[in-house]
Amino acid sequence: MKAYWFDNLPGDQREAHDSGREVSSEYLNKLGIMYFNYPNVEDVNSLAAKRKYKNRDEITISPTTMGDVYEDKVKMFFNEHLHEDEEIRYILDGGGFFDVRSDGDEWVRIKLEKYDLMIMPAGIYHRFTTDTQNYTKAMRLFKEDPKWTPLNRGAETDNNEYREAYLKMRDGSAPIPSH
Ligand SMILES: CSCCC(=O)/C(O)=C/O
Ligand SMILES: [Fe+2]
Repeated sequence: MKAYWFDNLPGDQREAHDSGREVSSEYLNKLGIMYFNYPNVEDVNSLAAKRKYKNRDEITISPTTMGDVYEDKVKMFFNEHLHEDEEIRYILDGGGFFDVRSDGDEWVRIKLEKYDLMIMPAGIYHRFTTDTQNYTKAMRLFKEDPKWTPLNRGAETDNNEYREAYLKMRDGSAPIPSH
């Protein structure tokens, strides 16, 4: 894992876009993001059990597995969105970038590689892209039924209760609710 400020320069989203300014794990923690490196899947199983995650699936994002829809999927994941659930992703192979919004609404780019596991809080604005390998194999963990519900950023999400709870958590006035 490596985290840095996105350079905001034009160009393919799959390029590194590394401004050269690193972002610390402490700052990621303040945004509510947790990160682990787990070469042993037993550690993932323990984390899932501890957090009461009952379900999981695997997704392989690549032209080989997705064919003609690959480019559309890559664009879709790159739309800025939030989820009403915590998002836990464990990289099984390949890699990719999650971009998350900072307190000042700037993009922080988080580069994930094999065995990286990241937990993002409900309500944080973010987006995802494969990197120039065009290959991400990831495990997605779910508390209940496997479902992926992105809410694209807009007037509605700004008033979303999970967004508001996230912002309260950021200013220290409340914990994030869970389903
Ligand atoms: C690497 S898993 C696919 C992307 C995804 O699930 C997500 O929520 C992106 O924001
Ligand atoms: Fe997401």
